[in-house]
Amino acid sequence: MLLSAAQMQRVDATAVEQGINSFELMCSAGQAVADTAVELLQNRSGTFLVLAGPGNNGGDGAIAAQELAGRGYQVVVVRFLVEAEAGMASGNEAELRDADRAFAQWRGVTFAYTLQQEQVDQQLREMIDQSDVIIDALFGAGLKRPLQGLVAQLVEQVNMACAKVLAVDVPSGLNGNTHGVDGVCIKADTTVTFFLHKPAHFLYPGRELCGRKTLAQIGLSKAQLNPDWPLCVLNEPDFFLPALPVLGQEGHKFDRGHVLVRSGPLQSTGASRLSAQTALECGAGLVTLASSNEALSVNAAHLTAVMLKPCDNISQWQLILQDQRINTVIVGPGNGVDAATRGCSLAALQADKHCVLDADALSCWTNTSDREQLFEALLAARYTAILTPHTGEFERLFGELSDGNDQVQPRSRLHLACAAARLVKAVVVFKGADTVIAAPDGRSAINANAPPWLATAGAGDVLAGVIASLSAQGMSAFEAACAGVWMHGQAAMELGYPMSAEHLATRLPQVVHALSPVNKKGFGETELVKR
Ligand SMILES: NC(=O)C1=CN([C@@H]2O[C@H](COP(=O)(O)OP(=O)(O)OC[C@H]3O[C@@H](n4cnc5c(N)ncnc54)[C@H](OP(=O)(O)O)[C@@H]3O)[C@@H](O)[C@H]2O)[C@@H](O)CC1
Ligand SMILES: Nc1ncnc2c1ncn2[C@@H]1O[C@H](COP(=O)(O)OP(=O)(O)O)[C@@H](O)[C@H]1O
Ligand SMILES: [K+]
Repeated sequence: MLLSAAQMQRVDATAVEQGINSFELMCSAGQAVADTAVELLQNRSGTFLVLAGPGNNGGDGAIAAQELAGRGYQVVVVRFLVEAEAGMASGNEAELRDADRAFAQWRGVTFAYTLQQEQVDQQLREMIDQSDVIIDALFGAGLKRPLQGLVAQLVEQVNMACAKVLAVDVPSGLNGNTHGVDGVCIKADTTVTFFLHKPAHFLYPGRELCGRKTLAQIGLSKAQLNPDWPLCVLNEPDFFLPALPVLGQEGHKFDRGHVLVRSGPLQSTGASRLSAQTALECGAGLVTLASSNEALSVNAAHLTAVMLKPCDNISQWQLILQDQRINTVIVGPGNGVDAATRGCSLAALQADKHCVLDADALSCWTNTSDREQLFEALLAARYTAILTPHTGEFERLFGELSDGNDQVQPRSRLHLACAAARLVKAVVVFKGADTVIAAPDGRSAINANAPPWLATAGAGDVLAGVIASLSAQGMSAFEAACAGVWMHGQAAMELGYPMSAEHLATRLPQVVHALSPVNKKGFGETELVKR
């Protein structure tokens, strides 16, 4: 599960209400930071520079400093305070804030700066240049506004330094609620975070700014989670494995679904064939490609197990949809941005089938009244449809979207996908390097296994095929989408760079094979019990 920065602060507060000592949490966090910092030195000697901000993120840094000094390392600490607080780090320990308490325990020298100071001075520059590992404990979950003045300059200096950079919780500048960076941000080699990862660690630009990610347990548990929070997960097999198709010993091909794919016209048939072929190879019992008569022979020349049906107009499409055995439909790949694609999309949604709308079936709703027609059909559909837009398609379809949460601005791909899914009551697969899958009930998943070479012509058509295949075989829309997106990324990883969509389509069955529980069941073996 992933938590926003605000949720994480709520977890912290709940833990305290339940009697957990917040300073002990900070001590555990600081120790985890120290452990990771030592790993970054890779058994060499060296100097650590701790840049500590005014809040608890800085407190984690102070604990880490003490821990590292206790292990014999050379540590330099620089603390940045808001002017009014400067010099507060003394007094009765019991009355001090956790961060001040952490500093009260730090036995080394602290160089103090106020955040109001205009510029990075020579002393600070030299400390940065002379350190081997810089611990960025400036801002974590409490970052509220863009970095400015001294800290903004400081971040730029750190990013240019030769030292390895370890970010505490999040790289300073990355906002754990909006998941974005407004201005500058630390670029870390490693980020150590606590209890659970945050969406900002896996969405761009955070995924890159975090570097390697490590997770430390500091004494928090699921007891501190609010069960009403909508589930947001990192998309991994553990999440969707239990929902993968199961085959009965006496199963019929129709038990594994029949996928109908709408072909494009004569000059653009390849995309829909990629979808159809993938759907079949990923386990659907049958796949039919509905093709115009004009394109029939081209399609026939390329297909063997995929069946073909002539379809020249909307009434023929509706007739095909009447076949009760067809349970899943793909509209869009190579279909054309036109009224026919609009009509076929609406007919599919109205036909009580599982629907995957991709590509042109997302781009063809050019004016507001068209879009309203689509949204109405999605809301009225018997089964939750799956929409698979990339950024351009998403913007065309949901351009003026508001998620009603003006507190979180600007909104990330995660917020947008969730808002879109809620709006049209469909599963939205918002494709990109950090694909987000969102369900209308508020659940969401962020995918992080896709390599950049997956961005190749036709990869989206293959994705529509695998998702439709899993959907046809009985997986729910959200789980089919999550599994399909992960398998798609995994197949691309296994193939390596370079790769074409055709390769991807032929590799996907191996990924399905490796994950599927059916291959571990031992069908066909006869168990002989000898007495
Ligand atoms: N959650 C947990 O379970 C645990 C959390 N732990 C740790 O606590 C961290 C969260 O601590 P936190 O809440 O004190 O916030 P933090 O990030 O230190 O910043 C707050 C300070 O920054 C200031 N400030 C903000 N933006 C600014 C800007 N742009 N420019 C300048 N100033 C800015 C802000 O000032 P203000 O805006 O309020 O005036 C305030 O003074 C979390 O990331 C983790 O490391 C662990 O100890 C263990 C358990
Ligand atoms: N930088 C990237 N890293 C990983 N995956 C990417 C990246 N860019 C795009 N993708 C993935 O590549 C696929 C491209 O699909 P799409 O945009 O529909 O292309 P096409 O229309 O050519 O099939 C999507 O699954 C998307 O998530
Ligand atoms: K930080």
